[in-house]
Amino acid sequence: MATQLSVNLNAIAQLRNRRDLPWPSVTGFGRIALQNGAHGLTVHPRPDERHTRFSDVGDLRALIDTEFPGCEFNIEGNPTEDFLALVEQVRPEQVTLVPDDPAQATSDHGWDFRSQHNMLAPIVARLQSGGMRVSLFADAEVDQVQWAKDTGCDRIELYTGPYGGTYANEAAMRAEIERLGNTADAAIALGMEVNAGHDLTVANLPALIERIPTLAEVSIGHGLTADALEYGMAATVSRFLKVCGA
Ligand SMILES: CC(=O)[C@@H](O)[C@H](O)COP(=O)(O)O
Ligand SMILES: NCC(=O)COP(=O)(O)O
Repeated sequence: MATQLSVNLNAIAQLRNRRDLPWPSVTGFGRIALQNGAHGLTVHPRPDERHTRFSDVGDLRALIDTEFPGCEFNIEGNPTEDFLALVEQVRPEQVTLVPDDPAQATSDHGWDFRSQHNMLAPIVARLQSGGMRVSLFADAEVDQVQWAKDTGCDRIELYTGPYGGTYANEAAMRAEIERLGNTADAAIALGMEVNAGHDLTVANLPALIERIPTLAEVSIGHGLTADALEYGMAATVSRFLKVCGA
């Protein structure tokens, strides 16, 4: 089965926010992505609304519900009460919980499951009782996987930022792929599914999928948006889908 592609629209929103104008349209680019075969859309509405705004979240839910039933909405964020209230109102198909501090420039680490699994478990159960699949952002650390399982989550999302940063160093890339692959193997052996995301590109994705053929979903924004500036969103989504085996 092909790895599903969820297009992250944060970068489109960040470009839009440069001016008090409605273009580039977040829903417009989301529509192009879904029209061209993306399985879903991802956003990470951060507390400062630096890119995706809370209003975008409702607009994208309406887009999927009215024009693309069967496609999925994935909302990422730190499980503050405000975030949990937002996702319980919008009911995305998947919620990806990340341990981001509001001041972080971007997501740059996964959960410390060893020390946080007891805190996360009731939040996971609360979201699952609302019909949402729960994925937890995870570093490529095999010894954390059992603790991740103990949260009751459906999936982990492998943080692939360190892998994305090895684009100029073949040996480092191979080492990161093995770390990611070993972590994925451990998660799958415990009955969890595995997503991946952060700094993935059409260049580095093939080797990752070759090592983790059962990768359920990749969520990609920065690198995909960079390509879309050069090739257009429709052609770019098609290029990524081909790499995903669609
Ligand atoms: C969780 C993750 O790695 C990304 O999905 C995240 O959305 C990146 O956030 P920014 O787009 O704010 O860098
Ligand atoms: N979860 C990763 C994501 O949604 C997009 O990350 P990036 O491709 O913008 O680095």
